[in-house]
Amino acid sequence: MALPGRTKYDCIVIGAGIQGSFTAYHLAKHRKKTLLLEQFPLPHSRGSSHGQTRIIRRAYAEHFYTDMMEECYQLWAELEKESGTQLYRKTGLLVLAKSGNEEYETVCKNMTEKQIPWENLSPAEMKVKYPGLFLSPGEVACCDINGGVLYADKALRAVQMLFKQMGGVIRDGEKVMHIKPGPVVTVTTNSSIYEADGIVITAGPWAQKVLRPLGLQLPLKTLRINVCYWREKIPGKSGILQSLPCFLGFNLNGEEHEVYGLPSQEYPGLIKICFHGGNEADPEERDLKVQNPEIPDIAKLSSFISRYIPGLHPRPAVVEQCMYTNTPDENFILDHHPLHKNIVIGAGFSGHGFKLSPVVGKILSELCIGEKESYDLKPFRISRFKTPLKAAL
Ligand SMILES: Cc1cc2nc3c(=O)[nH]c(=O)nc-3n(C[C@H](O)[C@H](O)[C@H](O)COP(=O)(O)OP(=O)(O)OC[C@H]3O[C@@H](n4cnc5c(N)ncnc54)[C@H](O)[C@@H]3O)c2cc1C
Ligand SMILES: O=C(O)[C@@H]1CCCCN1
Repeated sequence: MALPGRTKYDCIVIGAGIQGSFTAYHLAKHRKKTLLLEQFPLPHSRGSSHGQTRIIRRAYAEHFYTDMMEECYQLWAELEKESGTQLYRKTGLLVLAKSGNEEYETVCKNMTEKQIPWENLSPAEMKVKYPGLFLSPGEVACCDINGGVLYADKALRAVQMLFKQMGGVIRDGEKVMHIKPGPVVTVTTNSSIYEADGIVITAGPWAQKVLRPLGLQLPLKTLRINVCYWREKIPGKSGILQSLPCFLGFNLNGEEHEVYGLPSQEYPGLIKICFHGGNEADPEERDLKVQNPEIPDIAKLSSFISRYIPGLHPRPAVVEQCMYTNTPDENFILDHHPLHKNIVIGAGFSGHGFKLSPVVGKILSELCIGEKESYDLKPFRISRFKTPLKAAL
């Protein structure tokens, strides 16, 4: 029974990015009375799930992500069917690397072992298929054939719409200010008080701010990512706009970090090519100009483009922002709060969580309602980090 004036739910999900929205969707599918809370009016572009496109791929060095992707492809297709919206476009995903790059070799080995459709591409094949993209001798390429693009904004809208159709409640523009643990958890927002048997915290780059008062200090870093779009020097000349699929470059141009790109979608005539890294920033201060950025990401991208895709102008035509929330090993956190089992945490998606969100949401919903987890969660446990509990507790 809820106290007078308070609404009681089976589950409350905090944060309506793609992870929280998919969690709420799975909970509603399980006929749980679910509330999804979001601090900003929806839709918004302050977190990590906004924008039109994300890469989907099975090409991972970690076999557990490749395994999860099998079900993700099925669930994305189901979502397309349920919402009547196209959310996936198959382009293939090119993986480019210096010959002998360890991660590249592991990705190829993993795809072979898991019988994922993929192919090696010779320099001659690359030239024919992808004019305008110039690899150097000693660099190699392969293609994850079913890799491609997810339409991110449309996907987020579709999940939230279906959640509501199943009876779920979304309250946006309501910021969670306080969480009181207990057998029934009390969640106080800036305008209401709710109760639930279990809650899931999927607060993206705000995870640390929500978890700290619950005595949990996770090793999360929030990074501001510059999302860059590039224009052809001479429109139509390089052939790159017509031919370029999604790509991921490991260790190219002497860079440890990856560079990645997606076909033209957001802005006619512009291609999205970004650096998989950025400078640390609080999500509240994302838009403040950094004086001396530690990582000169845009300069690195300009140098990459001059060398590998010289048909593009080496200065970005559009720069937007998005946030990463990174763990030290770049694997996600999917676990219970160590002291409060009915508080579940999904965090640290480290710049690669969108494609995996259908299964992440399923796992978080299982943790919340105490069902057996569909996957081995060892890589995602909080216990892999040292001293996550604050001494104050
Ligand atoms: C530039 C960029 C490129 C990427 N590329 C890819 C890619 O190609 N493929 C891929 O798979 N993934 C990619 N990702 C990663 C993917 O987008 C993220 O992993 C994913 O969006 C994370 O979702 P989230 O729900 O955890 O976070 P968010 O989308 O940030 O959602 C968290 C939500 O919680 C809300 N919130 C926080 N605190 C509170 C509170 N106190 N009360 C109420 N609400 C609160 C926030 O407002 C926010 O809406 C990329 C990310 C970026 C930034
Ligand atoms: O999740 C992905 O597939 C990409 C890889 C490159 C960085 C951004 N995310």
